[in-house]
Amino acid sequence: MPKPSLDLTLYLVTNSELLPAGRTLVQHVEEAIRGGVTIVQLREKTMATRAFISLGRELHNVTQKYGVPLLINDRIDVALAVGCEGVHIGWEDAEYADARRLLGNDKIIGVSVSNNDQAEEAAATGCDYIGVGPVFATSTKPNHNPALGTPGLRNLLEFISTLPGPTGNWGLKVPSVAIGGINLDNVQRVMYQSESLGRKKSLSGVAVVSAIIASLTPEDVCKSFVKLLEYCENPVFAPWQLQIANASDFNDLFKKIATKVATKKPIVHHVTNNVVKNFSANVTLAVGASPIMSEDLSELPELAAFNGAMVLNMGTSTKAQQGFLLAAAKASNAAGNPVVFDPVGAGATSLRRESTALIVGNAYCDIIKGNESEIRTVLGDDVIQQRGVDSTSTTDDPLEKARLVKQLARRERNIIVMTGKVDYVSDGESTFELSDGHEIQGGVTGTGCSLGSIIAAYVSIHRECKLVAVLAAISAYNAAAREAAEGVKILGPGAWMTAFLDRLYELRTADKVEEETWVRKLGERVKLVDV
Ligand SMILES: Cc1ncc(COP(=O)(O)OP(=O)(O)O)c(N)n1
Ligand SMILES: Cc1ncsc1CCOP(=O)(O)O
Repeated sequence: MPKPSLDLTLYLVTNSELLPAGRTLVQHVEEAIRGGVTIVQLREKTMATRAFISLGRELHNVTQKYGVPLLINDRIDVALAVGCEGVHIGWEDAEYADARRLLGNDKIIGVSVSNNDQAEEAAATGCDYIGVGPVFATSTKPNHNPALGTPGLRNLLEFISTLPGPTGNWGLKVPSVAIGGINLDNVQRVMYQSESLGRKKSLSGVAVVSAIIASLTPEDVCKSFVKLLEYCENPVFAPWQLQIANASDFNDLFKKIATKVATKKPIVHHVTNNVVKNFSANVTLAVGASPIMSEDLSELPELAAFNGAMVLNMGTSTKAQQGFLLAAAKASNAAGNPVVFDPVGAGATSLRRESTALIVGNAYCDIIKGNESEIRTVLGDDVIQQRGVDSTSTTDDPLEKARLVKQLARRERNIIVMTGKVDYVSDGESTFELSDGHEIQGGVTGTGCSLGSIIAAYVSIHRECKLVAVLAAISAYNAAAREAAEGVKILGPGAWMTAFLDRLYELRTADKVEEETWVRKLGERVKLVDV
């Protein structure tokens, strides 16, 4: 019999202890398969052998009905008794050679890989696929190996791609699935960020336990996973086009986001600089979100559990705070919450360069927002010597600016916002130019930093397309700035600040606002740049 074909796109690993009350594993797995699961692993760590085999047989009847392979975790004896399609083994289980001898060549054998040493050993076996992780810390597997994070996963995959294995190019070809803490909020970045730059090796899919097993609606959750994974497959058909196609226009979409922020009132945890704390809190409140400032390590997990967003602003941070900034980003990452990183003055001092590298290299920042010098510094341009926090702009060429944001977004697999007279935004595929602010913004401290607050609020409630949320946030911010400046009785920056907050406040009940405020169609105030 030939080996069953292997599709690791959405790999369900079970744990019946996590099932919601009243649900059976077999019913749950069947619904998950209907939602798009492509392979199932029965992983029951505490079940007695007889019950394990009986459950395996029952489950196999279902998986066979849908033509989906069933593997057994750790137990070759159970796999043989069930007669299913294979096993998944780790480094405390049977040796690969024994498993292969007992199961024969027509069964699938997957092996866990958590580090380079295990990768070399797995390569020597020539196993059928590898499960790489944990990507994030997870309570589903107690005492797991250290979480790799997406940069660690990318490095490990790059290393694996160089391993010749039995076929000479085994490492490049072996299908790889990521596991550990993967959910709907982070699945896309796991896929995007794990890919090495020249696409030397990319993941074949993701393996998920709790996000599917603990859900009350496994079919819907799996359908959402499949959709998100499809976006990763085909980045040209980026979600923002889909979003616009489903709304009547930008105007309609942006208004909906502004209203949703005010209804849902997301928490925006600010770790920001002393100069702008008050203004940022007021901006956050004005758009209807809920600001909180905290710089204590012990509060991070509880604040992340609110499922809002984080603004991480390096404006007045000290050497002693470096570790906290990273911990804050990681706490948000672990909870799947968006992080807006503002590397204020990144190119001004060596401390700031160091903090920037630490955060960007060890955590995921969904959005990085900065002026041209800051963005260039994040890109690794060490020729930039910023004077203070101001941008020492090095180009007047709009296309070069657009290229810079696109290049960084591609590298980081995130969204880059470069602020200036004209703002540039890119997700690495599509790049936009927004030129609708007002010059008075440059004369009021905190206006750049608190743009991060509105971006965080919008992205936290519109995670299905962060790019659209960012475009909406900048458009709302600039519209409020422009209209406040053009309003009557504005004498200067002091009165403008008040009028600006009032306009932002009005925007959240969008029907009060004239249609002209918002961008109706692409090209009006939001332009797609061809780079
Ligand atoms: C797809 C996949 N990848 C990795 C693992 C982890 O397996 P292992 O290292 O054997 O740990 P336990 O699952 O036995 O706790 C997996 N199960 N599946
Ligand atoms: C089995 C296993 N191996 C590494 S992490 C993990 C558990 C993943 O579970 P979850 O998807 O709930 O984080």
